[in-house]
Amino acid sequence: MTATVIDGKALANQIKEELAQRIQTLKNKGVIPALTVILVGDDPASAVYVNSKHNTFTQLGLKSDVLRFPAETSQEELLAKIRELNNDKTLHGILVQLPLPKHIDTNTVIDTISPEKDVDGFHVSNAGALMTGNPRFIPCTPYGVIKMLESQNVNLKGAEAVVVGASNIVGKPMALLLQKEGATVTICNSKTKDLTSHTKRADILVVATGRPEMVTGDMIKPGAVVIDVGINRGADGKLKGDVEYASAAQVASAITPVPGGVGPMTIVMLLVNTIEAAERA
Ligand SMILES: Nc1nc2c(c(=O)[nH]1)N[C@@H](CN(C=O)c1ccc(C(=O)N[C@@H](CCC(=O)O)C(=O)O)cc1)CN2
Repeated sequence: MTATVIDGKALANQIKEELAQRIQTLKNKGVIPALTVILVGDDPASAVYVNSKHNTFTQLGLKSDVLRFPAETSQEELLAKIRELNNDKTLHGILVQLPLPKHIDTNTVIDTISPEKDVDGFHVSNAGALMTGNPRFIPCTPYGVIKMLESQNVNLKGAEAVVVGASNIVGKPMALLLQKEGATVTICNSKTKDLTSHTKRADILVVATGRPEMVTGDMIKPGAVVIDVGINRGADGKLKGDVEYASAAQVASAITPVPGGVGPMTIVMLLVNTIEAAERA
């Protein structure tokens, strides 16, 4: 079997084109969707993602600001800036790029962002709204994955979905979204015993562990749809997913590549959430 490659870059471009009308309608009303991203420290990968967000927003004529803080910035300083941005009526979205330096408590920072401007969908009240089935903002990566599955007409009703990784930003919201669509969902974590016994059952397998190529073809059910959320840069500078692509592509019916899979969808869904925030404001 040769798997269909789910092209996240192409789908992201298609969604961008579809957003053009909504952006124009807002502009006609004098509203320019505006996002501020806060970047703390000098993690090179985070710098790449923040630049990519900024370029995507500005290319579409949206307002984007990046506030860069040194790694030693205090938590209180950061919270004060967020409170100031919460009160800025011209601003629709606030995003704090993760991970944050260790001396800063991520949950405290995220929960200081106004839930109405939390376009990442990470605020505890937005996480709760997703859990109770009435989401305000859906976290961008899992939202993008659902759009990729839709683009392939994958039937989620009654399907066995396995999510490997239980983070607040991907694994947990991913599981909720799959469950909402009628899938039977298993979440695996680093303590899961006999991981293969779970992954082998999956009609839809989502891997978000941050461990390069940990899922191999022999762990995958023939015909499964495989979504690789991992982005790991090797010593050779090349990007690798959490799935070993070559062996997985021989077993799966469809698979996302790295790069060019879930990553570009994360950015375009941020665009969707920010436009939605501007429409509601
Ligand atoms: N506040 C947030 N922090 C983080 C999030 C998030 O959604 N909100 N997700 C990730 C990083 N991330 C966005 O922030 C992100 C990661 C990767 C990509 C992407 O397009 N990747 C490209 C490859 C880029 C490269 O060369 O490195 C691809 O996969 O094709 C976009 C966004 C953690 N932090």
